[in-house]
Amino acid sequence: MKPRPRWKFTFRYAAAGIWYALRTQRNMKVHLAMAILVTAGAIVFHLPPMSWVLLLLTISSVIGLELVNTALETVVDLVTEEWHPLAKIAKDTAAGAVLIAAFFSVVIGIVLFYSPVCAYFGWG
Ligand SMILES: Nc1ncnc2c1ncn2[C@@H]1O[C@H](COP(=O)(O)OP(=O)(O)OP(=O)(O)O)[C@@H](O)[C@H]1O
Repeated sequence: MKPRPRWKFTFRYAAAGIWYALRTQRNMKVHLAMAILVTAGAIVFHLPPMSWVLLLLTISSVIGLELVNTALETVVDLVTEEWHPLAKIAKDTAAGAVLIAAFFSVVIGIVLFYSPVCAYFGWG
């Protein structure tokens, strides 16, 4: 049986996984750039506390799902590098999960930013 990692090392392993995904996954870079952009926007447009909560939940769900997608793709590649219909289903559904989260994060972003942006520019 493999020895259980010491508690303090679990953070190091998690950080290594996040760093791997950031280095290798183009979509992860896009998600991170968007997260930084909307966080800056939330500061500039003075989003209320509950909007901040929703924003952070949305960001963490998209980035979290991208990490799970990366893990799943890697496991599939570990199992087979041959074309296989089940490998396709596994990868496509994992990618679909990220797509759904990314799409609704855009919708949520529009809802959250609409009023603060209008108020900031004095529209309406
Ligand atoms: N072993 C396989 N068998 C069948 N289809 C596969 C296999 N590997 C990849 N595919 C198909 O190619 C697509 C892209 O797979 P790939 O591993 O290149 O992911 P990716 O381009 O890194 O995806 P993402 O943009 O989600 O990170 C999959 O969604 C799937 O449809």
